[in-house]
Amino acid sequence: MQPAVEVRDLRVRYGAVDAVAGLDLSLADGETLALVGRNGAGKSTTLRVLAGVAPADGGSVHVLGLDLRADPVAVKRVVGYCPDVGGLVPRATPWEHLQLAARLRGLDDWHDRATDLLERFDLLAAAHRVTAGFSHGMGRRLSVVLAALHSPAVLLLDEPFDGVDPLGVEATLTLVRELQDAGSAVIVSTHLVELALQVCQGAVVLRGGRAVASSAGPIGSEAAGDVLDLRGAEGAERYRELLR
Ligand SMILES: Nc1ncnc2c1ncn2[C@@H]1O[C@H](COP(=O)(O)OP(=O)(O)OP(=O)(O)O)[C@@H](O)[C@H]1O
Repeated sequence: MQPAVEVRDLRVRYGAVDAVAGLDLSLADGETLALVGRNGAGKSTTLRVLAGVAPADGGSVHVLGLDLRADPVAVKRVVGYCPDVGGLVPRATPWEHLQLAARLRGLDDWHDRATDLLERFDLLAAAHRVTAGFSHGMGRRLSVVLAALHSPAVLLLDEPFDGVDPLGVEATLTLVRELQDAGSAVIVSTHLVELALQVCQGAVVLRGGRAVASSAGPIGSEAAGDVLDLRGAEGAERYRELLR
């Protein structure tokens, strides 16, 4: 069976910096992978390329068998992407963001889904308030809602837990589990390894744009580096060692 996401020898360079330096990843339908690593390790760059919003300098990305380079629009249609920063229009309300997202994706029956997501992410009362006045956590929660509106086959979440309260974190974890059960592949970039491993079957540790290790688990272990158990207190210590 073809993987939902297949990344081979991905390379992205910014001037003298190798942001991504030969990364391999593979996820099947229904699998969730955590991308972890220090600041500047290449997590966001990898997700930006997979979402089709930043170009790669080398390697290949296939999403549901679609070649990102050959057919970026088709790939964007099947992907839901929550960027690490930005993406929200300050003068637009959540409902207007959802309207736009639905129109861009040609969704007809989206009102019930949008209302349900806003409710679950505690944004219903703010549905018609401009996002300029939103707290950081509210903005993060809305970005997750927007990424998930069309129940994408591939969901990419960049730092979805950053500054989000425990109820928002739980809503995100529940959403990821639901999409997994429905067969979506999910990649979560985060610094919160322990949290991510609650929903992820695997984790890949990036450093200098390369995979230096992956967690023991059904996925991720084809990436380069040692295979380690990153769970629990001992796992956390192993992870800290990798970052030093
Ligand atoms: N637009 C850009 N222009 C120049 N350099 C960039 C750009 N985007 C990323 N980089 C560089 O690429 C490297 C990887 O950055 P990236 O944002 O992917 O890391 P990250 O793992 O997501 O970090 P963080 O945990 O801080 O979000 C860093 O050295 C960063 O400075």
